[in-house]
Amino acid sequence: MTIGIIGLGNMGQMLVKGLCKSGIISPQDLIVYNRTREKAAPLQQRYPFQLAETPQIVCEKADLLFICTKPLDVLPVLRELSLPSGVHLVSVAAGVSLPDLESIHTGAISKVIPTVTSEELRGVSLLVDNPRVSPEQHAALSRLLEAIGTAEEVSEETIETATILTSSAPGLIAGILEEFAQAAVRRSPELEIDTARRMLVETLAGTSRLLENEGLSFDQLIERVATKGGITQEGLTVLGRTLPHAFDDLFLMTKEKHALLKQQVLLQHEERYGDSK
Ligand SMILES: NC(=O)C1=CN([C@@H]2O[C@H](COP(=O)(O)OP(=O)(O)OC[C@H]3O[C@@H](n4cnc5c(N)ncnc54)[C@H](OP(=O)(O)O)[C@@H]3O)[C@@H](O)[C@H]2O)C=CC1
Ligand SMILES: O=C(O)[C@@H]1CCC=N1
Repeated sequence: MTIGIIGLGNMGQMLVKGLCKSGIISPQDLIVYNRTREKAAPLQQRYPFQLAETPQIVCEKADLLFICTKPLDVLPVLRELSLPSGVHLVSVAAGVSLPDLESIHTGAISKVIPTVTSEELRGVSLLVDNPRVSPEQHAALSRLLEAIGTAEEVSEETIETATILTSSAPGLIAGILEEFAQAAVRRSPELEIDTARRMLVETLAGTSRLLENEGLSFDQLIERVATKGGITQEGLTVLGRTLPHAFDDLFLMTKEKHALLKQQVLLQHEERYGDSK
């Protein structure tokens, strides 16, 4: 099977690295196009994939085609192409829906929301298919996603909330850890910020191993750490007071951003067809 990738940014690169590292494909199975061709060179040296001159060549050679541009570039880029009806189109763009893509491709389409952590072969890819995806195409795509982590099938209604938990989360967790480290240094200025960051990274790795290897729930882990009448409980009380508002706000704002993106994509349809789709 030949896998095409258009757009070698964060997600395109993650797919190249993850899929090749996992051994599920060899680099020669990949055909890639990037608008700025020279950006592909370092990655191509490490993983000798085919580098196409044009995106049209990619979609003609690929059985499975990942479009990995930013959301508002997806439809304009695809519209310039003549997509073979047999190609299985996979969009990774947040805010671009299956009906948006169906206005361009009459064949099989999946929406996948991958995650940057799949470069390390861990993390969750979210997956939703349109009705034209055959069982074989679904199985082939699922196999690839399972090679770079786990794949969760979700509805288009759920995908936006789930995106925050799986795909935005690595960045959000990094943001939380940075605030955690900065607060520690504000409290104890003799502590080097890099030392605080290193402590947190190692603690995060240990925490995830403990949760996973011992099958602990979050509550069970809390019980192991927070000695009755001890120090951690004070911290948990602060989190219980402040975090529900922060996370409600986070989901509200990210939902609004999803809605804005969808509206902008809809406008792209209107500008082209002069109607609502
Ligand atoms: N980053 C993440 O963790 C995740 C991102 N996504 C989705 O993945 C998509 C890509 O995100 P990300 O990889 O971070 O973005 P990047 O900005 O890193 O990459 C975008 C890529 O699209 C290419 N591109 C832009 N415009 C065009 C065009 N007109 N024609 C051809 N190629 C073009 C760019 O090429 P050039 O090198 O020339 O600029 C670049 O390779 C987005 O839709 C996002 O919603 C989904 C889940 C997670
Ligand atoms: O932030 C973004 O828009 C993309 C989609 C999910 C993760 N990164």
